[in-house]
Amino acid sequence: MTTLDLTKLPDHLKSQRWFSGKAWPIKQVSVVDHANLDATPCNLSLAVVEVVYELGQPERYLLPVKPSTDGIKDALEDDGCLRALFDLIRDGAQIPSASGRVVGEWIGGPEGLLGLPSPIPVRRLLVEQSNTSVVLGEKVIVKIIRKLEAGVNPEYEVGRFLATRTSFRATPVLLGALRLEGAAGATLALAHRFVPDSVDGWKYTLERMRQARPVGDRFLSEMEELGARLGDLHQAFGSAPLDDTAFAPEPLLQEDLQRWSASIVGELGVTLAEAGRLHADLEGRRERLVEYAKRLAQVTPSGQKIRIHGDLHLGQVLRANDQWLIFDFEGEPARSFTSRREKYSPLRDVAGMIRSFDYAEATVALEGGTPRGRVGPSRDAFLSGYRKATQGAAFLPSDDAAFDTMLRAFELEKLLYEVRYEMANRPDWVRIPVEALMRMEEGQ
Ligand SMILES: Nc1ncnc2c1ncn2[C@@H]1O[C@H](COP(=O)(O)OP(=O)(O)O)[C@@H](O)[C@H]1O
Ligand SMILES: O=P(O)(O)O[C@H]1O[C@H](CO)[C@@H](O[C@H]2O[C@H](CO)[C@@H](O)[C@H](O)[C@H]2O)[C@H](O)[C@H]1O
Repeated sequence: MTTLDLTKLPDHLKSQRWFSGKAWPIKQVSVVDHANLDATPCNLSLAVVEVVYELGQPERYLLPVKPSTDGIKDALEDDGCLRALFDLIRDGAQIPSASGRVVGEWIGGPEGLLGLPSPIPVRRLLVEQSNTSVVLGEKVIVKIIRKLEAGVNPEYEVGRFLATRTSFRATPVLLGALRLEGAAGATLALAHRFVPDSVDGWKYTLERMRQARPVGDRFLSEMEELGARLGDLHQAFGSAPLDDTAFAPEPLLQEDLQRWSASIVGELGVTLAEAGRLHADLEGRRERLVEYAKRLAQVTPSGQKIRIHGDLHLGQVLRANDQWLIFDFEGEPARSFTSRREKYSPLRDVAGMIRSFDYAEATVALEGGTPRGRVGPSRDAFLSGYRKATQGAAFLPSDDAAFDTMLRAFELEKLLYEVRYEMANRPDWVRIPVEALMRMEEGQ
């Protein structure tokens, strides 16, 4: 039995940055599964706790803990425990839990361990995140997932697919994972190759856009390269064999286009109802915006649905050694795993990245900088790189008009998501997607 003092759990959870239920009264917390790793130097226990709220859906969290005389001690504060957790992954360990088992999996081969000293130095990542990431020996980054979801974790599934079934390497390769099997099954941790001296694409682009001079050829060729890497990623997804049902491309059907179109029209209704109170002029544009969504249903279907990144923006790419790497394949956090694993039009990823260029320019303007018309050239360069890398690909629509109509509809979909995301998280930023919606209505 775990030694967790259940009476202390609600207060402990509420004091953790990664706990997303801080605002809601907790009715009950229980341990739904746990595994004790007594043999490890730190006496690590992995507990999965379920939080039932007075209102709303229950949530599950992973609590790596160690014995302590003064309450609950987070084991991830202890370097020895972090090393022990990594050992489970590296050794492919199998440890029984109360109602299943904890399974480590190493797919990085012996070369994935090259250069790791002993004991492995541990460095915690000082970034705002809803999980906990640590860098081991500057070679491996382990993300311990805090909020657990049942089902197949898309970041694990996609990382594994790319590493083992494709030659796509413009990504920090997945090295291994820790999973809990059984009734409370979930992915608990992921280990990727750490990319030293990298900067994320958002910071990188902002820095470029803050500079007073107009966009130069170098910047545009970097954007073209970014488009090409996304094209390569989609080619890798598109290469999945038929017997790999989770990844095999499927023909795009009229009913897919109709379903996506109807969903965007629905999202438009919900989003304008919420945002229209603050931005009254949006309401008058509804009909024109609905048109963009409806045109999607009228496209003659061609091309395929494939697995996609699903939440692509500049914060999901890294720049290192003059190369772009695409990472974080977990999809949009607000969607369920099932919906994130659906096959979709690859143009949804293209639209996500294009929206990010507008965000970067708008952010520079919010900081007091002068907008310098960089979105159009960046978008063109990115699209040109993408089109070259995907020339003749079976997953793309067969004609340019369909490509443009679909891309426009997915840009609208992303804009609506962004309006809702900003209202909930960064109200000062809502004007970025709202202003883009207004411009879209004006046909720009
Ligand atoms: N393989 C990697 N190499 C270098 N830095 C990384 C790597 N993976 C993630 N990071 C850094 O860690 C941050 C958080 O990683 P991420 O996977 O996005 O975590 P979360 O999903 O919890 O937000 C990223 O913004 C990036 O700066
Ligand atoms: O970081 P996540 O993958 O969880 O993505 C969420 O947060 C993003 C903000 O961090 C949000 O992205 C939006 O803002 C970005 C600038 O901060 C911009 O580059 C993106 O284009 C814009 O969509 C993302 O939508 C949300 O899912």
